[in-house]
Amino acid sequence: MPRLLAIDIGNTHIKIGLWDNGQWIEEWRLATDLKRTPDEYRLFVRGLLLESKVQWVDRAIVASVVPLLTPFFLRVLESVSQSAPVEVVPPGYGLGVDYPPQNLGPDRFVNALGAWRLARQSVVVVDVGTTATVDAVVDGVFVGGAIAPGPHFLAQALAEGTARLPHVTPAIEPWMIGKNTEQAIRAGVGQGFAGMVKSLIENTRQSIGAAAPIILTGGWAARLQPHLGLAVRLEPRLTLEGLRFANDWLTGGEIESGPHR
Ligand SMILES: Nc1ncnc2c1ncn2[C@@H]1O[C@H](COP(=O)(O)OP(=O)(O)OP(=O)(O)O)[C@@H](O)[C@H]1O
Ligand SMILES: CC(C)(CO)[C@@H](O)C(=O)NCCC(=O)O
Ligand SMILES: [K+]
Repeated sequence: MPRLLAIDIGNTHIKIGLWDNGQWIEEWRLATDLKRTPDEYRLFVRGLLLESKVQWVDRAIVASVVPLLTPFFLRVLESVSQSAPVEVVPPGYGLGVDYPPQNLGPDRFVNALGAWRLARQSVVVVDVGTTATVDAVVDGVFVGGAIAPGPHFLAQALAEGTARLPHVTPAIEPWMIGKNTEQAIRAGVGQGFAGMVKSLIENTRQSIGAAAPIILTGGWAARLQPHLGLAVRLEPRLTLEGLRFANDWLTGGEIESGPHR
């Protein structure tokens, strides 16, 4: 059974998953740091593999939203993979794209692929990390969505754009009424973020079908879920799963797809 290394290069974290024997056997998270050199990333990747007593993989697949880092990883992967590493760039892979494909972030595309494969019906795909993306897949086609700031950007904007507001580490608190400046910012940023995402999801559902399932992923997903008041399916590994499906599609064409593509 082929051994796969899947890499999701995001704006804050690089998520790496090692798939072997029909399951994810390792998952790692590195900080995205543009100051690191290709040598450093090579040491990281080789070190991680060594840690799991693996010297090579059959295939390696990457989705990156940080173009500067992509070539570093492709080069590292060449040295540990039996076959040439693949960078997933939309369109293709059995998922239709009704959006300028050269603009579409590969993470959104791969998430949509994963969500379509899991849900097999029109679905709302939500990724809450550095940014929040709320996307719609209808009949196997990525039809578009929304890009909004994540909690850290909201907090940062308040601190940088005003004289009196401090930087506050964002959190989604259970209470609403802030009793001092810091609490008021926390309430505004945390509750505001939750409300924004909820509203984006509800509006997306109004456009594609009120019964569309919601799949939620990203660094904020678990903390956000209790505040949405919606039935959502939490899929922490959605991007890695989407990468795996993309690889399946390339190797065996196993993925069925919708009517258009
Ligand atoms: N365990 C955690 N504890 C606290 N904050 C976290 C944790 N994991 C992620 N975050 C927060 O989530 C955000 C990053 O999310 P994520 O890990 O999904 O990053 P990312 O995938 O690089 O983002 P993106 O894909 O949107 O570029 C940051 O705001 C970070 O502070
Ligand atoms: C929106 C982000 C930053 C989310 O990670 C990424 O998917 C991206 O850089 N996208 C490019 C723009 C677009 O998807 O239309
Ligand atoms: K992401």
